[in-house]
Amino acid sequence: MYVVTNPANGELVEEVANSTNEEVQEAIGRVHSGFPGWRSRTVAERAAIVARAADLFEERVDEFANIMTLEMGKRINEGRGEIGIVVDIFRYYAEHGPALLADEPLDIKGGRAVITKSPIGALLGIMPWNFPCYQVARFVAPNLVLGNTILLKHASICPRSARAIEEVLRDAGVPDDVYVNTFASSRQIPAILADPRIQGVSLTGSEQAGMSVAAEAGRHLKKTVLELGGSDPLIVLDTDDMDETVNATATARMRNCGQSCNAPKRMIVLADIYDEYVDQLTKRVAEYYVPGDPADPETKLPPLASVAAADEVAAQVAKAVEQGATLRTGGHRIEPGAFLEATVLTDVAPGMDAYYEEIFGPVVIVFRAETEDDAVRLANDTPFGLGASVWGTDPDRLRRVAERIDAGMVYLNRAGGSQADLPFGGIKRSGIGRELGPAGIEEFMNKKSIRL
Ligand SMILES: O=CCCCC(=O)O
Repeated sequence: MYVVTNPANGELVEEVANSTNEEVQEAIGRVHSGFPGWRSRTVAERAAIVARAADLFEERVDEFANIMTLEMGKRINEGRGEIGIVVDIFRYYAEHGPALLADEPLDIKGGRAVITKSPIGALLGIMPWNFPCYQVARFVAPNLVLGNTILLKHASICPRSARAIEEVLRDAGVPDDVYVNTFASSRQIPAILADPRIQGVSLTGSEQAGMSVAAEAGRHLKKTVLELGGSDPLIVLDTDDMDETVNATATARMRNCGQSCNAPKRMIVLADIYDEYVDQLTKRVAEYYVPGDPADPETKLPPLASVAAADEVAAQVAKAVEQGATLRTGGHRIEPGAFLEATVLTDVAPGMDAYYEEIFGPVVIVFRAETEDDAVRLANDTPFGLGASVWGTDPDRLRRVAERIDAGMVYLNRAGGSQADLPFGGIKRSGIGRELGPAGIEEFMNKKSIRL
């Protein structure tokens, strides 16, 4: 069942039945049979349709923002911001797709060759609830321009986003056998991956979901892109404006109610400014992040996406405290709805669960580092490797530290924030492959060598 429950008040809004096995088979058949026609269109034709989709997302920004607020509690202004990046992504691939797909001549020993860039066929996308439109956009826009067709399974709490996205694509001119939404259940995924008509899968989601999809895809030798969890470090080396550093780093953590894979989840602060940072951060988090209705543009702290998500994060905080962490502020569930107080934890140490796991909610953990080397050691002491950021006043020092961090993305004096033209992805348990930028169109591409 796909179910919309308003996380701000617990009200059941809509239930949508899962697709039957026959409906799933029919959907696979459609994206398979749509491939030859779609790939045979010119890149310019496909790019023009993708550009129209960008315009339609832009026109329907309020509709999408309202849907996301209702389905997963996103603050209304953050929903509008999310559609802004969706528009950028569709425009980026519409504009740059033709150049990114141009043949690449190659001088080789004894002659010449050319690398051509073709699509590989029908793909499955499995997308999460935290950014219901952006996550779909970064998979769909490049692959439509490339010429692949798409079967999309969205999160079970986002059926309205799923339908609205399909409608925009249809209205933009994407044929109805080129992009198909399915309300498949997780139990139906193995059969989809086993189907020879499906050539690859892109999943954004939990480590657990990534492992099962990768195992299943591997069994059938299907190409996989995985964007999984993260526990991004944010290192503060020094600052000439503590107020600004505290506000900017807290904002980065609290964005989307802390439910971003690439949010800075571990603040690592050098010893000489640690106490001041923790005091000011605790004050900021306690005073500024007041819970409220996500539909109200003035609200600072919305609910989490579901009661289950809020209970899980509250339990992680409680466990951390039980294992010896210090709770500086927050930590309590607020009902009705899926609210959790904005929380600051310190004194989290190796051996505690909170030291290793991802906390997907409004919880900041602050670590004290004795030296720059110690900060890098702490930053890298994680099973994840998605993003990271380094903050300070000396550009050479920032760059030097950035080079030593094991992550797919490092930002200097800013944290996270996807942009259409910058590749996004992680290493270690954060995933496999890249999305966005030039790299994002290459994952499901046949780079064919033609020896001339
Ligand atoms: O959960 C990961 C999505 C990242 C969104 C962003 O960087 O804007």
